[in-house]
Amino acid sequence: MRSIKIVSLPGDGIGQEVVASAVQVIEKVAPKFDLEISIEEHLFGGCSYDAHGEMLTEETLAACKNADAVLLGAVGGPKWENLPHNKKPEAALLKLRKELGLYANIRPAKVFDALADASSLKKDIIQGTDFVVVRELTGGIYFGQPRGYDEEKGWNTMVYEKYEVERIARQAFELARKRGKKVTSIDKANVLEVSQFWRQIVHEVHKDYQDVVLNDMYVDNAAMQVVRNPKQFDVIVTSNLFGDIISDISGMITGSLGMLPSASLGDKYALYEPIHGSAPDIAGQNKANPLATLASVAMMFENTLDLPEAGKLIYSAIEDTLSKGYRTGDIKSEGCKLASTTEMTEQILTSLDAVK
Ligand SMILES: NC(=O)c1ccc[n+]([C@@H]2O[C@H](COP(=O)([O-])OP(=O)(O)OC[C@H]3O[C@@H](n4cnc5c(N)ncnc54)[C@H](O)[C@@H]3O)[C@@H](O)[C@H]2O)c1
Ligand SMILES: CC(C)[C@H](C(=O)O)[C@@H](O)C(=O)O
Ligand SMILES: [Mg+2]
Repeated sequence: MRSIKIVSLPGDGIGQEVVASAVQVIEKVAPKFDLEISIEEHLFGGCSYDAHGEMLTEETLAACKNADAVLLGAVGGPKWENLPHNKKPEAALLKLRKELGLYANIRPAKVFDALADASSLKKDIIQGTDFVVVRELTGGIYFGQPRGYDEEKGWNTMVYEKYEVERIARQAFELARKRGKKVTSIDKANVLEVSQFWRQIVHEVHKDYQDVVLNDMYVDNAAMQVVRNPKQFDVIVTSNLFGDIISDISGMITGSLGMLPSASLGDKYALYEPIHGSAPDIAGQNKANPLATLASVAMMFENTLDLPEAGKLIYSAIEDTLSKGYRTGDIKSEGCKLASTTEMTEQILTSLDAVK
C-alpha cells in the first residue's frame, strides 16, 4: 500500500463546504487504488487570521512543503476586506503560490455533455468545448515592483523575466502536444511592451515545438472569442492577470464558476484548487457546487499521484451524477433534481461505486 500525505486548506466561506466534500471523495477513491491517504487540515486565510493573527502561519507553510499535494478551497470575504492590502487573505494566497514556486496554473474548461444546456449561451456554441488555460501564476503585475498607492495615485508594475515566459510557454507547448497541438498565446502586444516581450519569447520557444500550431491573440478579442466560438481553442497560454480574467469567463461556457478546477504546479510542489472564490453570497447555506473542487481532486490523482485511472473514475462519477439530473443551484435547469452541496456529494459517492 502506498502512503500519501495531503494537506487540506479549506479556507473561508464555501471553501469549507467544498473541501469537506472533496475529503469524502478522496477517502472513498484512495482504497480502490491501494492508497493510504492521510489528510492533514490547516487553517489558511481569514480563518487563520482570526485564530492566530496571521493569514499564513509558518506552520501551515511548512506543512504544505512537507505534503505530497495541497488541496485548497478558497480564501477571503467581507470580514477581512478592510485590512491593509498586504495583510488580506488574497495576499496570503499569492505568498503561498510564490513560496511553493507554483508558476503554472492549469485551468481546464471542459463542458460536460449533461450540462450543455446549463449555460445561457447557445448549446451548439458550447457543446464539445474543451480547452485549457495555462496561466502564469507567480509573476506579472501581481508581483511586480514598485507597487502601492498614496493620496494622489496608485501604481503597479507588470514585469516578465525571460525565464518566466520560457517556462510557462514550454508547459503550454508540452500540454498541447498531448492534446490538440494548438496554442493560442494571449497578450496585449499592441499596447504593452511587456506583452511584446512575452510574444517574442513565446515564438522563440515555439521553435522547439514546430509540430504545434501557435497563434497570438489580443486579450480583448480573446475575451470575446471565448464566448463567441470557444471550440477554436485548445491550449491558451497567458500572463497572470489575463489568465485570471479569461478563466472566469470560461465559467459562462461550462455553466458556472463552480465547474472549473485547477492545478497549480511548480518544480517541487503542487496545489489543487477550484478557480472560484469563497462566494460570501451563498457561504454557510449548503448551496455551493462542489464539482470544481472534485474535478481538482481528479487532477491531483492524475498529475501528482500519477493515477490517471483514479482521475477518470472521478470524472465518470461527475458525468453520471449530472446525467441523472442532479444539480446545485448554480447549474440548475428545468426538470433537474435540485441538490445541496451535501446531497450532490452523496450522489457522487454513490456513483463512484457504480461507475467503471
Ligand atoms: N482562490 C481563491 O481563494 C479565490 C478565488 C477568487 C476569489 N476569491 C475571493 O473570494 C471572495 C469572493 O469573491 P467573488 O464574489 O468575486 O468571487 P466568487 O468566485 O467567490 O463568486 C462569484 C459568484 O460565483 C458564485 N460561485 C462561485 N463559486 C461557486 C460554487 N462553487 N457554487 C456555486 N456558486 C458559486 C458565487 O456565489 C458568486 O455569485 C473575495 O474575497 C475574493 O478575493 C478567492
Ligand atoms: C483571490 C485572488 C488572489 C485569485 C487570483 O487573482 O489569482 C483568484 O481570483 C484566483 O483566480 O485564484
Ligand atoms: Mg480569479
